[in-house]
Amino acid sequence: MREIELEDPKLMEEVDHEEQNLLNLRSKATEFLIREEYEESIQACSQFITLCQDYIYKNSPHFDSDHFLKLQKSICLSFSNRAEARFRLKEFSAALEDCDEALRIESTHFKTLLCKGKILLNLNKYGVALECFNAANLDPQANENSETLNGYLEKCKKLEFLSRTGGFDVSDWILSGFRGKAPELAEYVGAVDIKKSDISGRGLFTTKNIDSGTLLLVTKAIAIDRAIFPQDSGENVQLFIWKNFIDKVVDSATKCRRINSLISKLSTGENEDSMEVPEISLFRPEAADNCSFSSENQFDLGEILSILDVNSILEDAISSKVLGRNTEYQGVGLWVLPSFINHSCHPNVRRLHIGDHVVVHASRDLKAGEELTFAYFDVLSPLSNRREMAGNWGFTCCCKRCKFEDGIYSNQEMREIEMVLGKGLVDMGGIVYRLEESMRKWMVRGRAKGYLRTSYWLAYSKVYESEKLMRKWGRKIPSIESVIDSIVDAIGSDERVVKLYMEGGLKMGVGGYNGVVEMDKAMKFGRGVYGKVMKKQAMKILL
Ligand SMILES: C[S@@+](CC[C@H](N)C(=O)[O-])C[C@H]1O[C@@H](n2cnc3c(N)ncnc32)[C@H](O)[C@@H]1O
Repeated sequence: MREIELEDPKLMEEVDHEEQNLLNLRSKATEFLIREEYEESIQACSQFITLCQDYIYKNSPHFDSDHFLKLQKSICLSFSNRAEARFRLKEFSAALEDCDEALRIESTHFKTLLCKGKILLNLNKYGVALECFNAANLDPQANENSETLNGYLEKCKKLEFLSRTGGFDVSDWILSGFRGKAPELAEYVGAVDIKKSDISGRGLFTTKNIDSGTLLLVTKAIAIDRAIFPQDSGENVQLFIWKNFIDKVVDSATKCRRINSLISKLSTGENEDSMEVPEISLFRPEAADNCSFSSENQFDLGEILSILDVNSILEDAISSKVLGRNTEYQGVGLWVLPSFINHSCHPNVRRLHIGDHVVVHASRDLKAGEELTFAYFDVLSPLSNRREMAGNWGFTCCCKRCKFEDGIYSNQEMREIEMVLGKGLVDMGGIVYRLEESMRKWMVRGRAKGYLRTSYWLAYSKVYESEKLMRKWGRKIPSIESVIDSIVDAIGSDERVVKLYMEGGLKMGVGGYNGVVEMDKAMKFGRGVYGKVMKKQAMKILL
């Protein structure tokens, strides 16, 4: 260490000069931050921290305690400013580390506590974020910043409550015609667990009996990209969105260890059955952040691409509903926990997209221990089509419905029905009649009837939608109500089925607004599509 005599005027001058340089550097860093030039601010802060620490190390024996504290405070402030700049650049892990460095120097540093709270809030860690804001509130500086701080405190309390209860309500937003911003949602993990699945790899399971519409998950997207494009813009648009989306995921995974670690739990589609079954607690908003940035979870671009290929979700997919967005929107996103949900052709959960959150709810009643399943593609279609679509996903579906229909297809009658349907422009009433007669002959009962009716949804819906066809076939085929009941029993609620129920009811006086019982049924179907999270009046608008 360099020996200096502070009393020596020449050396004093040198020290003053060095400190002046440090002060200039600190002001520059602050200026960059104010001008929102975050990269530059980070660079200047880093430079200041290194030089100042070095300066203290060299000269501290000759400082009085006030002088020493003053310099330490400056370092604390620089860590705090660097944390703020990193937070703005979404470098959450590095920003949190800076906050902790600053708090090690001054455990009640107001700006740092505020910044740390904001970062944790962004990472959906509402409880610990609230602790930071509460601690900041004890500082005298809280008075000058009461409006900002109270805003964060309120938001945090609300989100913490929502993440514990899942008790959000989007009714007012719906009733206002989706005006303004989407309501604020918090991450929520309901009665679910991750386990080994008989379908493939890992799956998500219920832990208790629940009824249709029950909320199971609310998850914020790791990344999402959407755009509105003209209808005929085709594949190029998708490629454009896909590329932006990949960049966003890579960016988030690089900048945040927690995100990196969570993504690394997802399937690449390879050796899924031997993949580790992660603890559900890892995905809870309050999960401890103990993921180290080891080489194991620093995956390469190829791996990210495979993960995205297997797990990305289109917002406007068939088993989802986008609330409050333009229907021309094309959006693709990654939501971690819902990525553990396998496909089935008789699915039991659906999604609602609200802002950047995906809300997963039961689309029919579920028993404890049942595996949750989405429809990855349109399951209101015949087996041959579904096989093709599953093939595009890279798997063969072996669900109960597929197995049952596979058996039935060996039947000559069935193949003839398919052939006639394939020719198009046929009398759909004739197809429905023939299918119903065949089912009677083969003694197809219970849910299996629903399976087949769902496969020939096209024919059934055409008949029930047409007054002309109903006049011709109405007496020879089952009522719209019994068909819809069996379809909902087979595949849960589906928007198109509910729509037919409402419209058919209005046209033919079945299941319409006339009777109390029918409206109750419509509401139950509606809850399967939109979840329970709204008032009756809002549900009526959606229906
Ligand atoms: C979003 S992941 C679902 C979770 C996955 N099972 C896991 O362990 O992470 C999608 C992948 O699961 C598998 N999968 C999903 N549904 C399936 C099904 N019905 N039959 C076979 N494989 C399925 C496929 O490999 C698909 O690419």
